[in-house]
Amino acid sequence: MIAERARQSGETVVVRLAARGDGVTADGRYLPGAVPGDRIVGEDVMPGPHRAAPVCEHFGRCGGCQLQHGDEEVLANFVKGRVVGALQSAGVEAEMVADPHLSPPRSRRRAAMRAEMRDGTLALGFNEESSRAVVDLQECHVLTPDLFTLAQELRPILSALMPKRWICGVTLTEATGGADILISNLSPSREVVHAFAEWEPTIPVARVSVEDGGRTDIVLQRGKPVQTFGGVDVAMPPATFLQATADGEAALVAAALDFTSGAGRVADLFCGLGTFALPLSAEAEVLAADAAGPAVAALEAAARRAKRRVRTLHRDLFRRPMTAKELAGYGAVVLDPPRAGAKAQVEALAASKVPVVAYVSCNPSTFARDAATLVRGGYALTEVRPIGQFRWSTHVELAARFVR
Ligand SMILES: C[S@@+](CC[C@H](N)C(=O)[O-])C[C@H]1O[C@@H](n2cnc3c(N)ncnc32)[C@H](O)[C@@H]1O
Repeated sequence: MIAERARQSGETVVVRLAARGDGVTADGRYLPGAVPGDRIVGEDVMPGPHRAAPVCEHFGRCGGCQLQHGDEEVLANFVKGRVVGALQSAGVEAEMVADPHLSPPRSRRRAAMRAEMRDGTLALGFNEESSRAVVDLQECHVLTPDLFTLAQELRPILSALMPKRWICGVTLTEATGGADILISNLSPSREVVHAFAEWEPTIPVARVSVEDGGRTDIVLQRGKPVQTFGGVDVAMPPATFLQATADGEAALVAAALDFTSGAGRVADLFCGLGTFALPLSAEAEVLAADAAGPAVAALEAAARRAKRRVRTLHRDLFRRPMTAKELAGYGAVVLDPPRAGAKAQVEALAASKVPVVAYVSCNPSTFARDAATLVRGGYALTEVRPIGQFRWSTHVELAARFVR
């Protein structure tokens, strides 16, 4: 619409956002900070009707959000446009691309932050947009209020425990039974154990672990962090993956269930804790595979306890993808790989006879590459649902259905 109006009026306007969030004009100029609808007059960018006032004082510096200066239409078009653009670049046509699902503000229930001590002063937050320096967050509009409060309440303890010049990773995850906290680059010294034993945060904390040199130790356990998938409780091992927002997870699970409905036997590849495997197992017999041993073990125990038909497989699917022969007899495959995509696994799928593939992706570019492989193997891309779990960021996710 914006591009068409601009063409008719002969004006230079910003018509879309590039993958990294820069405004792009119809004649291909990249303008940081501009949004679709802005007009270009000489060297100046004149704000247009799709501008929004950024809600956070850290916007522009904090790498957590790149798009607070655009309205809801800009955000939705960006999420959909990223998916459509990546598919076009890979030469793949989708029969249907749905309107995107966007997670609301203050809904992120899992966050990987960084804590940096600079000459005895702590900064806790996300990396700066343009450097690895940490922005010291005084407010945040993406984290749930509880998670933000918890981060603030960690400050005194981190300031006391971290050396004067030091960096730690701080991963916070909400869970039933209390939050799960993982601090990396901190050793499990007596001082650390004592400090957390005396810590009285206002938000319930189930567990604190520290990771140092590849080894993870629990330094505080007050409860069991549990996630529930498809009505089944799963005990979370430290540092396991969880979809960033509850509503984003619900949208992805709904897509996986719709796309594989009636499949009978389903393979859930890159299954994690069973986000898809457990809801799917209410109707189907599920094989769930992942390279993360503790996650696979937690899923297996939970499925056995709940008497769900889930068989687990601990396997590196990059090095040893499930072969076409192993996948014979499955009515559908759900796959949800990391950002690198699933090149080898998708090549095996392209050579298989599996009737339906439900592909959940956190990277439209590697998804589009893998989609081209599936299409070359005889699949049609019948539906794509873009999902913006990371509101105001350039990070885009999706669920897609391929049918043979
Ligand atoms: C995006 S997460 C998805 C997890 C799960 N489907 C969910 O929604 O919670 C990607 C998963 O891929 C797994 N993974 C990463 N590399 C892998 C590999 N080479 N082989 C198998 N699984 C791998 C991770 O352990 C992680 O559970």
